[in-house]
Amino acid sequence: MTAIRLENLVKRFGGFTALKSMDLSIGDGEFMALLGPSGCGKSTTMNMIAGMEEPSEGRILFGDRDMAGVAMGRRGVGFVFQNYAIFTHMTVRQNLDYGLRMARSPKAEIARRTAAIADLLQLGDLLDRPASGLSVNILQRVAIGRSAMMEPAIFLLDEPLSNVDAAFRAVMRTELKHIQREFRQTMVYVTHDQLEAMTMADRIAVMDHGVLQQVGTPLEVYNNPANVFVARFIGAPGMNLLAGVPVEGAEGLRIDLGALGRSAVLDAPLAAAARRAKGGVQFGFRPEQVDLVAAGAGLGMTVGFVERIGARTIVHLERDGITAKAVFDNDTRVLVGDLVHLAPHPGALRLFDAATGAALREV
Ligand SMILES: Nc1ncnc2c1ncn2[C@@H]1O[C@H](COP(=O)(O)OP(=O)(O)OP(=O)(O)O)[C@@H](O)[C@H]1O
Repeated sequence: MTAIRLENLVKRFGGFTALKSMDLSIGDGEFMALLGPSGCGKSTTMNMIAGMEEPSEGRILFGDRDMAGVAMGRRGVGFVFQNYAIFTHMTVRQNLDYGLRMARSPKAEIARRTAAIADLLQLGDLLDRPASGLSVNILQRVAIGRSAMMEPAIFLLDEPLSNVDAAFRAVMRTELKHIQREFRQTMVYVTHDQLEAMTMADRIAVMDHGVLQQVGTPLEVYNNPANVFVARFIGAPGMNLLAGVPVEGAEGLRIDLGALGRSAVLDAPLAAAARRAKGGVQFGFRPEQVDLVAAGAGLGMTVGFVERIGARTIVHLERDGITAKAVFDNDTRVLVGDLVHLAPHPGALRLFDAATGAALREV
């Protein structure tokens, strides 16, 4: 069942169009992340779902009910913002049960939900503490708990973890996922952090410049990005994209990568798709999907910089102004200045039309 449907949604602020046209269906109980860089229109979309902004064009449906003219308070949504709004003169418990007390819910029900949420969010020991003395991390946890207490069918979260510290963010990612599983809520989660989207969401809507670029599961957007924007934005580091020209030869189609040499396109349908790209291609492969191979067998590049990031090493490579990255485990020994030869894993090669940026799909 569809919980939320956005149909041709457009938002203009004066002469500026923040959202150009958005179509998106979010399933009942689904965790959907709206992901994209700052200014891409994520919050604008979210604010329209919440009822804080009116669409300039298009419709928002909850189930089959059109939300046009339905006030925020009547939409049945819970909303948590980046900047928690906590009543500092109240205790944690009073903050959590505020909404239910205002709604005059039965005392036993309030106690039951408070205990459940405090348990899920590890607030049990803090229930009778005044909110005024608590850290930003805990306050944001209380803010999430306060919205979750209302058990809204639709839970909207706009960058709720961007002000909390890194270690706490990792804990909260797990807890938010727990809350959603527990209450089977439909969650829409705005973030510019692809790791948050990848780890929590059932599906991700990737946005750029007010345009939806792709909707898919985390693995779909990682493995098969619809265009070069998604290829670069998803993954840390993002996908390598090298300018190339398809060249026909006796061995089949190869991509000429200039100073790096030529690389065969072994997959016949992908080669057929590449032949249709008249203005050249972008040759794409993920930094973590490459092997070091013998000289002559791969793309020859020089190691410019070696970045150790704990269990893995990011190797920055360069040749004649062309740059790429490779991610290896720490046992792979490469030194700055080495000439290495890289080969993308079989099946890891992705090609994009250089003119449009769209993925060249196998047909
Ligand atoms: N009330 C407004 N009046 C004018 N322009 C606005 C208004 N609200 C948002 N915008 C503009 O619309 C664009 C999209 O903003 P939005 O807040 O939706 O982006 P975002 O993807 O959520 O980014 P961020 O993470 O920085 O908030 C931005 O260029 C922003 O400046």
